[in-house]
Amino acid sequence: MANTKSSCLPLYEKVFHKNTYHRALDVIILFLLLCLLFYRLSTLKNHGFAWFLAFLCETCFTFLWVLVVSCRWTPLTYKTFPQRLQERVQELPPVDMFVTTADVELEPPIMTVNTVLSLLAVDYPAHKLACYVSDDACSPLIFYSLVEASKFAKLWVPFCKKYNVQVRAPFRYFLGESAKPPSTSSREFQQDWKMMKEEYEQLNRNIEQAAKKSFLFDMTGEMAVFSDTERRDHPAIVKVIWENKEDLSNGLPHLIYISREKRPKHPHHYKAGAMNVLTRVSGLMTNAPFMLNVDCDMYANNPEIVLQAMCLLLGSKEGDCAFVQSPQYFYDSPADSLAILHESLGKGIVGIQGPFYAGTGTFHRRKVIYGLWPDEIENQGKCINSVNGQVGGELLQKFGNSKEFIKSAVDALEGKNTGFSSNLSDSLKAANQVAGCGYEYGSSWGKKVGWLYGSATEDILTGLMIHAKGWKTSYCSPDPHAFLGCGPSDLPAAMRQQKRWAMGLLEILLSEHSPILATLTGKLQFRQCLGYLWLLIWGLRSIPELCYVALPAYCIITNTSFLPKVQEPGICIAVAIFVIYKLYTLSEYIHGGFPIYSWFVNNSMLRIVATSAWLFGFGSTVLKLLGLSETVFEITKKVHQSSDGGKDGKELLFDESPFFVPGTTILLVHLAALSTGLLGMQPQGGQGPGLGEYFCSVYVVLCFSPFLLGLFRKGKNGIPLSTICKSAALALLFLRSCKMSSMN
Ligand SMILES: O=c1ccn([C@@H]2O[C@H](COP(=O)(O)OP(=O)(O)O[C@H]3O[C@H](CO)[C@@H](O)[C@H](O)[C@H]3O)[C@@H](O)[C@H]2O)c(=O)[nH]1
Ligand SMILES: [Mn+2]
Repeated sequence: MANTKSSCLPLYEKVFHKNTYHRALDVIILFLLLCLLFYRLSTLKNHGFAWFLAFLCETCFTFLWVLVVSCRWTPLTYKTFPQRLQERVQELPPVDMFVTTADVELEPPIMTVNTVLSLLAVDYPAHKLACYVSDDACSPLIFYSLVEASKFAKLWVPFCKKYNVQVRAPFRYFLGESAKPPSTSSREFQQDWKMMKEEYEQLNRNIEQAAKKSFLFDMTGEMAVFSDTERRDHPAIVKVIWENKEDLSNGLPHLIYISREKRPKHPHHYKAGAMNVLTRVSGLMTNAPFMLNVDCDMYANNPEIVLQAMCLLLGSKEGDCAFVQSPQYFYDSPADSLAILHESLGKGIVGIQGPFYAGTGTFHRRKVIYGLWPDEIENQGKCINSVNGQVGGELLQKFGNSKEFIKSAVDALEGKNTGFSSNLSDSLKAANQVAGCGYEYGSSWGKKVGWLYGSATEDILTGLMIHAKGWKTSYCSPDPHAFLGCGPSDLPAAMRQQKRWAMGLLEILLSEHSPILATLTGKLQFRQCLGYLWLLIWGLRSIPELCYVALPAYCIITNTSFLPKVQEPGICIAVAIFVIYKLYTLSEYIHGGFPIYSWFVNNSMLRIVATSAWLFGFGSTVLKLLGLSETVFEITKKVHQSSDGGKDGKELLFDESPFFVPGTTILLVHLAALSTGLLGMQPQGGQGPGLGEYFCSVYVVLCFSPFLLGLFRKGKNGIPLSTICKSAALALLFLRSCKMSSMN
């Protein structure tokens, strides 16, 4: 373990943010919501079905708001002082860096290569770093790309360090402003710069050419292991691409390629399974006490990031910080809605028990991943002392059947820094064993140790179990951003991702790992539990969202009302909530320096996602509970941006997937309702809709305006005819049932 010298200067400071203004507004909105509920309840008998349904929906929204208020109450961030590390720490600890990739089509190899290059080039002693790439595609192309990348890295890493380059993913570095070296720079730099650019372009070409003839690889020599392999049927492949044999602090970190064994009948547990193999193989080879985990599209954007994270990990008591999470940002989509989410809810959660684990951009403590509890830190040795050189049955049951691995795990748990083994290849045999698909049988992997199985959002599940043990977690949000990733390539891909999340999250809520149980029987703090609830109920939220969106149309068609009339006092409450809430969110955008239109776009996007992707997520969860479907991790399609303007493929708005049926239906229903109302075709009797219902209906049409445009557009910006037909049928069904209900 790194020895911390006794110096009084702390490595980080907690910054508590004053938020009286936000708290006041949050409470005012909550108060108004409660007033509205009370008003509805007291006038329930004078009104019909719509009024009651509105009451139910608003109860849900009020509950959601309680969660939001609680999450945002005590925002916190951390300020780190990496320059003090040198004084405080004699020797920096090793860090193992994991990158996962799983599909050459959806995740272009050049993207993974850039992520790996950015990691190899971070500002940290190179002999303390090792980079492990897990390839779930078992692709010779990825392997080849990494081998080529390691050759390029020998030039790239020294170049970055010599000139203190800020962005160390070459595809971003050679983009935009850096497309030319600044004319003010030295001749030497200009020359080096040109050489690097040429070398990078050559690397790019090599990979592109290899991709074209990917299946024609010469399967001899290094590549021989890939002959006769299939994506879902192949033995484990572990290859040391580059080893920093001389332990040079200014050399190149180790680079290891892993493709875990896959067999058709064995479940492989998607990303969680890959993470566990990475953990075990790295345990055998380098066994660093800290592990950084990033997705293949997330490059290190701040070269100081490892030092930054070390401030938090080494500067706190061991028991105080299980992992350090940096917020997710993207380089290819506007930062607005994410930035605002991180700013309000994100920082709020940081101030409770610590940030959720977001699956990428995270520094883990190896011990914690091995299942250690915070109170075991003090007597780390005790729980494992019985071993004494012999492998106890308990450990076999926990960590599986590899003596070498168990030894490494015991070292890790006891905090022994065995250092890097002199020769990585010595552990290849054991590494192949722990990367086998049968290795985890009968062990605790995926249940109590490592990344947990059973949810498509393995990150939240794993983080939740860590918090449930009473661990705190820490947050690292340096400037410039720590990591930058790429968002879903288009709207259908975004919908698929949101559906997977909604489903994965809801699965957790309904499982034995539910945060409610973890608070009752474990050590999850109550407000942290509320934070998790806010997240896990995305799928459930779709139901009240959908009902509320349908209400104005229903009322106009059936000549009823769900809002107080203009002359009734209740209308003031409803209007006040709407106006205050909208201005509040708008002010957050203005404060963050974002344009007003992005506030509107994000607001309507949220309505669209909630009523479609989350709805499908909810449906899939129900199917899974009934045993009719299984968890699948559908990988998000990523588009590699190699040029500044190159947004190729980013604009696809609609496809034939069912995701667009709810939105189109909602739009058609509202258009029908507005026409019915304007033409005065409603049935006689009833209290009749007022201004409120018409206003809401127009508002819904505005929120779903991308669909309105999509109705009239052709090609990939238009809604496919089949979707329109299905939606029209559903809309007719809705109108028909409205008629029936108004006749009763
Ligand atoms: O069988 C699989 C499936 C996925 N992955 C990797 O998992 C990562 C995330 O997959 P992606 O398709 O990009 O999912 P996203 O929805 O973008 O991921 C977010 O959500 C996931 C689930 O909550 C988290 O695991 C991710 O870290 C988080 O970025 C990628 O590196 C994949 O290569 C694998 O290694 N094996
Ligand atoms: Mn991703």
